[in-house]
Amino acid sequence: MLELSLAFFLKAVYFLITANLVLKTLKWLALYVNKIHSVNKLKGLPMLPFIGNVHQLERKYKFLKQIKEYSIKYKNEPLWRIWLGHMPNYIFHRGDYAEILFSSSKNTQKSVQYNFLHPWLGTGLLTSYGDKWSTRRRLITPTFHFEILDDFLHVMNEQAEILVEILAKLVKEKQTIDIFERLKACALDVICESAMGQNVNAQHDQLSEYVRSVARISELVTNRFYDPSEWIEFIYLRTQKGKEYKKCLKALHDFTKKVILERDADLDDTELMSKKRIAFLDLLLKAKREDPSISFEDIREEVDTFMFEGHDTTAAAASWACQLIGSHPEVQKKLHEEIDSVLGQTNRPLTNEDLKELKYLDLVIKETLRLFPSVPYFGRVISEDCNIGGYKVLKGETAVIAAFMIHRDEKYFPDPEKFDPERFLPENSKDRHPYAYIPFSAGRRNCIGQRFAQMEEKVLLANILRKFELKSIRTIEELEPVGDLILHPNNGIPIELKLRQ
Ligand code: HEM
Repeated sequence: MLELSLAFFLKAVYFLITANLVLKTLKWLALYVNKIHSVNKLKGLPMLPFIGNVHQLERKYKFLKQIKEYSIKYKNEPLWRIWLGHMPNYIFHRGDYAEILFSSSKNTQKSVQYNFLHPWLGTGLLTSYGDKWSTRRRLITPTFHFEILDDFLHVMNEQAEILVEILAKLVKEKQTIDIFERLKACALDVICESAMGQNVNAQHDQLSEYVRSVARISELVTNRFYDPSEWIEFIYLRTQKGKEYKKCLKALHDFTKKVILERDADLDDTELMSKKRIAFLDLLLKAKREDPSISFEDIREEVDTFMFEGHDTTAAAASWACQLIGSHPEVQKKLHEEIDSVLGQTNRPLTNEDLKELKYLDLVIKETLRLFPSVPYFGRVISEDCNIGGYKVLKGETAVIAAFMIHRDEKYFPDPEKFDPERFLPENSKDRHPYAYIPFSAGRRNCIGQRFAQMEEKVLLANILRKFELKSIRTIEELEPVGDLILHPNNGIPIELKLRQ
């Protein structure tokens, strides 16, 4: 009798669990079918259930070309869509419609793709959201104050001087110069010194473990974006690449943690500190003294975030500028004239006043970031259902803001592929839609390092241009721009440099 009732009980439990699972699956399927019905009202590639468009998406530079091709095809649509497996991604390719996302105080959560950055950056300013993000943003904003940025001008000038020396040596030895490689190393030195007060000497020593790990981890994270076989952390970490990834992570975290602890100890030694240049890290450590709820791990996340966001972005922007300047002699002539008139025939470091005077260079930098925004697309989770140009956009799904395409809207930038710095003269840009040009994103989650980046780009480019004449060797098409974490050339940017007389 007892046996019979136990068997009955087990059967009942089994039945209930199965029924629950079946119900949940049916509910999920019903929601999925509804989602397909709603999302597929938008234009996009034909999709397969559960696979979406993954099988049709190109890789690397061909992916960017594909996005461009479809954005042009659907240029009259307010947005279009791609399915990544069962997840729809709404592609915002027009500034006037992206405004609806940016102007809301919500929509500040980053999309799932940013989760790949969590092991490295934790949930620092770039990747966090909600209360954590707003507290951090409030804490860090004062560190980018004008007066503090002035301190970093010295670092930028010093590193630019080293860069120019290295370039001059390479010119003398008649070596081909990959300007992207050189600028990446230089920007890494600038940000290491500014963020951590450390000189990693990347310009001279590209083989150091820290320098190699920064470069390699960016590549590994990017590969994971594209390859679904690398998406499951548990499996990935057991592969060869996963092990390499773990090794890089350890090298990076060990380095940052060591610097933080050393710097914190020095903070008590007023004499030692007064000899050191202030770094972003010191400001965070000081904030920690006032608010002990800030942990060393919190600070580590922010320092690593600066390291990540603060060097490849600027290096890519300055490199594309060199490519465009080197293929537009009329622009280069104007730049040389401006730089000669502001700086004369000197090698002196640039001052803030000089930077203000370099107005044409400013236009060139802006126009370069229009054509080659360092962050070509960024993702958000949609926080509530909304209506975009007559289409319902669903809460919880991903919005991809394609700055690369927004910047090519003919309505605001006629003949969009033409490199024309004068588009940014005040008289030519005064009536432009505020969201037609968003290289530093917009709204509450815009780039906190914007002024730092603009200053750095100007210092680096002005120093290169006062010494050299640039000639591009390849066309943009041949450079095969790749839209990964940042917009970079597939295989560097070879440039011919000639010492100016
Ligand atoms: C030309 C150079 C740069 C460009 C084009 C650029 C662009 C951007 C963009 C588009 C975003 C938004 C990204 C997103 O929503 O996913 C962003 C965020 C951010 N950037 Fe930059 N950036 C540059 C340089 C820098 C530098 C030099 C730093 C630091 C010194 C920096 C620090 C940050 C941080 C911390 C965020 C996250 C801000 C937040 O979410 O509150 N960036 N940047």
